[in-house]
Amino acid sequence: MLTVQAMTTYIGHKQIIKQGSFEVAAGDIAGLIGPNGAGKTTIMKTILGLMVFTGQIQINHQTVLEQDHHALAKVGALIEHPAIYPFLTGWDNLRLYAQTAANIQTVVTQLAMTTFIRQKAKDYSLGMKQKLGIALALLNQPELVLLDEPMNGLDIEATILVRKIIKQYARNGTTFLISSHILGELQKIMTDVILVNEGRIVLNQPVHKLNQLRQQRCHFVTDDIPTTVKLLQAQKIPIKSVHDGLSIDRGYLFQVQDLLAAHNLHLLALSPYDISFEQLIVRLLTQGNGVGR
Ligand SMILES: Nc1ncnc2c1ncn2[C@@H]1O[C@H](COP(=O)(O)OP(=O)(O)OP(=O)(O)O)[C@@H](O)[C@H]1O
Repeated sequence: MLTVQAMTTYIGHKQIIKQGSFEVAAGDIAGLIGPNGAGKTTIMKTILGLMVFTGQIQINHQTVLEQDHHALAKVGALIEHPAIYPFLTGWDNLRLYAQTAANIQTVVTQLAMTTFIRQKAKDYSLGMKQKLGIALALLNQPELVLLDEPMNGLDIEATILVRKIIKQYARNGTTFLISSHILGELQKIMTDVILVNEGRIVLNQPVHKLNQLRQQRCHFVTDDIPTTVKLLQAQKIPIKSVHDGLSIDRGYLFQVQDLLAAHNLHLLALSPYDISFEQLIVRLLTQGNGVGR
């Protein structure tokens, strides 16, 4: 649905995004993850045709050009601070962009904004402004929605509601590209991960594939830990001590089992150990290894 090929984005002469390629299929929720300054906002702005770039961006097979934004007709976005007119009410802000009054009513109801939508936006709290920003992004049944830190300023109830709405739109075919620093939050909704670091796309993978990478280690206990440690160290097998036993990379499992048997050592317990999603992301960022889709 969204295809980005060799995107290079410039600010002045500086390359901010470097040859970035990724794709998001229709109805998928892609999490755009990366450290501060990695280039997440710049990627979103480039997709919206707001930056100077080379490469190709296609939305539903239509090409985004700096001078021609036809491809963006069915795209909604919330990037950085929502573009809200403070002296208009929330409703009138929505009315500026809505194709029909019914479309306004839909998002106002979905986002539970009825109680404050007729107030002037200048009197809104941070969370109310954020809700209005999300409402603007979801207005007019968009096919693609870009959300930069959508949960900023939202309380728990609103966060749960927005999460539910995003999933509901995605089930109906809307595609999402969402950045957030709160990995746990993204984990609850995203189907795909796009990892960006120093302006480069490090990884673009479905979450279920990444989860396979998390199952990398084994914990085990033997009837003689000190001898086991000496034996494995002599064989240069990297081991770590973990509470009552040892931990190895799963790739060494059969070798370790054979060694234990050959030296009359017995396994008392063996269990796979998944690193956390957060640990995996940090590892991928520090290794910097590109893993394609
Ligand atoms: N107007 C600008 N002039 C020069 N450099 C800029 C400008 N805007 C952004 N940059 C640089 O572009 C890089 C990417 O910034 P961007 O805002 O896209 O990162 P980000 O991943 O969204 O960061 P954060 O998580 O902190 O919001 C940063 O190194 C930043 O310094």
